[in-house]
Amino acid sequence: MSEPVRGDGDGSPMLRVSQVSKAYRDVVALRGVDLDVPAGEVVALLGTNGAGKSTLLSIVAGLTRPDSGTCTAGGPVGFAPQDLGVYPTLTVAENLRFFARLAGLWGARAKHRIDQVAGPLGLAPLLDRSARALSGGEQRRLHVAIALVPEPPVVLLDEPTVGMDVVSRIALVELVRGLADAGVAVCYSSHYLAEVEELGGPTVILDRGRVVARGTVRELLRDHGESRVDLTFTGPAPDIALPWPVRREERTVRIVTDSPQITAVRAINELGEAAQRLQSVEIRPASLESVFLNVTTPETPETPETSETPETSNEPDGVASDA
Ligand SMILES: Nc1ncnc2c1ncn2[C@@H]1O[C@H](COP(=O)(O)OP(=O)(O)OP(=O)(O)O)[C@@H](O)[C@H]1O
Repeated sequence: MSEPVRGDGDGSPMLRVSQVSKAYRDVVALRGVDLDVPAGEVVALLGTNGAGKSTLLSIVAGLTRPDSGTCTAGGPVGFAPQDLGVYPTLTVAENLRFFARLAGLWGARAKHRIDQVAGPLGLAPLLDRSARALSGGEQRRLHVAIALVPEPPVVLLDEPTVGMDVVSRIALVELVRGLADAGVAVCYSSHYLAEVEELGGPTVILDRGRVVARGTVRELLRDHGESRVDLTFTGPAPDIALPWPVRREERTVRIVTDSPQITAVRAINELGEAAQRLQSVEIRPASLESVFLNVTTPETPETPETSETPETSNEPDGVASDA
């Protein structure tokens, strides 16, 4: 369960996770995870399937008990979990009123707050609709609204945009930015790298229960990103000698380089005869996707990690800087 701390104002983060570990029987979900979320920041949480994101957020929300480690929050925590938890027989408005009452909001105050969260989430036209009649994306929006109704100073959103259309997704990212501008500490897990790039803030990447990289998006791109040039040919990639390390994949020669534009020009000049079969040249700047692929382990279902692997080991976890 999260314990209260003073939060911002005294320099401490609004949410602090220290050395949290958790195993479900023989499956280790988290290994000594540290995470700080200051007031007014959105910390994005990325990770492969099963990396431990939901477990971490559930522990912070007080729904799951860690085996070791602590979570401290500067106030109540609003949590929109992955599994939908709305009351299906109630209308959207009734669901929101119910959760407003739990937070001590009644009458005009509750109505005002419900209008405040329902509007940006596109729920205003759906207030009288039964929750069970909502589409998946609409239910997800209701879920986020429920987490926000009590005006918590710490908000945890676990893959909030799954199933949302583009317009709703853009609106949600805007809303999350607005929360941070208002001083809320937000932790936002997602598989949508474009969203995380757009948020642009501190980002933590989990892999098999461990933090493997953290920093702002810019820092992650600098430290772990990979820019490259892809030369694609009309037939099999030619076995040409180029003065850079290259990877050949079917019809494509990939050159990893810090200066893709210059490399592209030089590579074309080096092609010789093979230039006649050149179909396209693609310059790929460093992206969060390349960072993610560089720091995470590809899924190997045959060799799942179990608690027999040393848990919170003392080895460094490749952390670049504090989020
Ligand atoms: N209740 C549970 N009982 C047993 N194992 C669990 C339970 N919840 C999670 N796990 C396991 O713990 C690990 C972490 O799961 P978790 O749901 O936290 O990952 P995640 O990063 O949120 O994944 P996803 O991106 O797929 O949602 C996984 O190996 C998962 O199978």
